[in-house]
Amino acid sequence: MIEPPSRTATPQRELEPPVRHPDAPAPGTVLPSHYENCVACGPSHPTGLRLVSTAGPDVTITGEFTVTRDHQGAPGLAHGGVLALALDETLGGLAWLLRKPMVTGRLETDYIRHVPVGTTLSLEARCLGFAGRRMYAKAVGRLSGRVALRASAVFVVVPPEHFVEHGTDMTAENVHDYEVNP
Ligand SMILES: CCCCCCCCCCCCCCCC(=O)SCCNC(=O)CCNC(=O)[C@H](O)C(C)(C)COP(=O)(O)OP(=O)(O)OC[C@H]1O[C@@H](n2cnc3c(N)ncnc32)[C@H](O)[C@@H]1OP(=O)(O)O
Repeated sequence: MIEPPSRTATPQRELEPPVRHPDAPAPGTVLPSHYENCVACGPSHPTGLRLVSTAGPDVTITGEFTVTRDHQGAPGLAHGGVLALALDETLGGLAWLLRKPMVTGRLETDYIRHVPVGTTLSLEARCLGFAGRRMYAKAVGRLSGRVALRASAVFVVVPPEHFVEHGTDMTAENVHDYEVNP
């Protein structure tokens, strides 16, 4: 089946430039976990990545996570799906700067170098812009400065009610906490 071009993570037309929200956390601010049980950033998740993200300048995010034995695919090496998770979370962190709830629609990942247990991956995500509800972004993961991963993604802006309707524990009242008290 041929995919519609609108699904690829390569923009098919000129994008509206991203605008950093006036209430976005200042560059250098360490972002809180958006959900304590999140497998990527949650401090309460027993085997999660504990990924820590920081607001960057413009519409950029940096992130770090240390690969442990809980994240292996082959012995001593990070699982590719776990690495995609780290990229997804860092890209998703752009929502803090845009102040728009969004979900991953598409994540295209290039695995360039293996990522051993015990190493710390440095991640960087950058918003390219918008086409309607679609947000296009790119991310890179580095090990000691050397590029190990690259990703291109499309996130789709959703109403906060998306999380009430489809998830658990979110109510019409508390879902808006993100907007007033991130
Ligand atoms: C106030 C804020 C503070 C925020 C502070 C919190 C910070 C928080 C940090 C979180 C960090 C977590 C980062 C992990 C983020 C996940 O992992 S999210 C979980 C994984 N993703 C999902 O579960 C999404 C599942 N998919 C869906 O729910 C639905 O398909 C979607 C994506 C909402 C779209 O459905 P829909 O709303 O009915 O929209 P639809 O009309 O189909 O599409 C709208 C547009 O998007 C495009 N589109 C739809 N799907 C796709 C796709 N897969 N690929 C490309 N384009 C697509 C369509 O082509 C359409 O484009 P236009 O024709 O309008 O130009």
